[in-house]
Amino acid sequence: MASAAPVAEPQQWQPPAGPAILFEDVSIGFEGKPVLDRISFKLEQGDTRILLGPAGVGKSVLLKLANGLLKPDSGRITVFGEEVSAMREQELFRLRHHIGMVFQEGALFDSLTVRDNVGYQLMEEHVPDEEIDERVKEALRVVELEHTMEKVPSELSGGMRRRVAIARAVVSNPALVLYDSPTGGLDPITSTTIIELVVKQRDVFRRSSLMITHRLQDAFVMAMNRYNEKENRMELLPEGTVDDRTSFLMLNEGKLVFDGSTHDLVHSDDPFISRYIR
Ligand SMILES: Nc1ncnc2c1ncn2[C@@H]1O[C@H](COP(=O)(O)OP(=O)(O)OP(=O)(O)O)[C@@H](O)[C@H]1O
Repeated sequence: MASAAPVAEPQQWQPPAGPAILFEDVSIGFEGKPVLDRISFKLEQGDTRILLGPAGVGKSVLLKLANGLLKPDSGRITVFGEEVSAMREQELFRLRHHIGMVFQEGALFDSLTVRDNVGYQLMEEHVPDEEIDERVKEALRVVELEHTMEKVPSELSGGMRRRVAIARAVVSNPALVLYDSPTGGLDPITSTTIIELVVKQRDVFRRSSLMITHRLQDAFVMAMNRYNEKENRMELLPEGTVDDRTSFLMLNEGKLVFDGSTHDLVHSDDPFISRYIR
C-alpha cells in the first residue's frame, strides 16, 4: 500500500490478565432449531482466531454472542473476564468501548459522511467535536483514507467503504476487534488490501481479534504474513514459518470441528476439513 506517516502507538486500555474471549459449553438455537451446540474455545489476548465454516453454520451468531448482541440458551461467555452472557445492556455498553466490530458488508450509514460514520460512537459518548475530529482523522490515517472525511459512502469504492468500516471499528482504540467477513463481496486484490489492514491491527496495535472469513486465501495470507511498520506494508514471513499467534476455529453442523494451529489445519486428515481447505 502507498506509504503514509507512521502512526504512534496509541494508549490502550489494559485488560485484566486472562483470555480476551472464553466460550464454555455455549449453545443457541432459533425457533426450536439448534444452531450452535456446546461450543467451547478461547481467544488469548493478543491472538487472532480465524473462524471458518460453511454458509449458515452460525459464524455470525457466534460473533454476536461474543459482544452480547445475542444471549446463549446455555453456557457461559466471558470477555476480558466479564460474563457477557449475564450482563445487562448498560454494562454491555461499557464493555463494548473495548470491542470494535466490523459488520458484514461494512454496514455504514449511507446518509452520514465518513467523518460521522467513523465518529458515530464518539458522538454517542458526547466526546467534544475537536477531539472527535482528531480521533477520526487518526483512525482514517491508519486505513489511508484521511482525505475522505467529508465524502458519503456512495462516493467511495467497495474496498474504501470496507476500510472506513475498519476505521470505525478501531476509532475507540479497542483491545478486541470482531471482523464479520471483512472481505465479503470484494475482488481478490482489494481483499488483500483489507487483510493487510487486519494484519496491521494485529501486529502494530496488538489487538486481539476474531475474524470470520469465507475466503480461505485471506486466512492463509494472515497466517503467512506480518506487518512491517517501517515500510508500512505487509510482508511474507520467512518460508516455512507462520504467525504463531494466528490460529483457526471451524464450525460444521453446530459443532466446533477444529480448534488449532495453521499447521494442524493444513495437515488435518479429517475428511470434512481436508475437503473444506482444498
Ligand atoms: N436473530 C435470528 N433469528 C432467527 N434465526 C437466526 C437469527 N440469527 C441467525 N439465525 C439463523 O442462524 C443460522 C446461522 O446464521 P449465521 O448468520 O450465523 O450463519 P453464518 O455461518 O454466519 O452464515 P454466512 O456464512 O452465510 O454468513 C441461520 O440459519 C440463520 O437463519
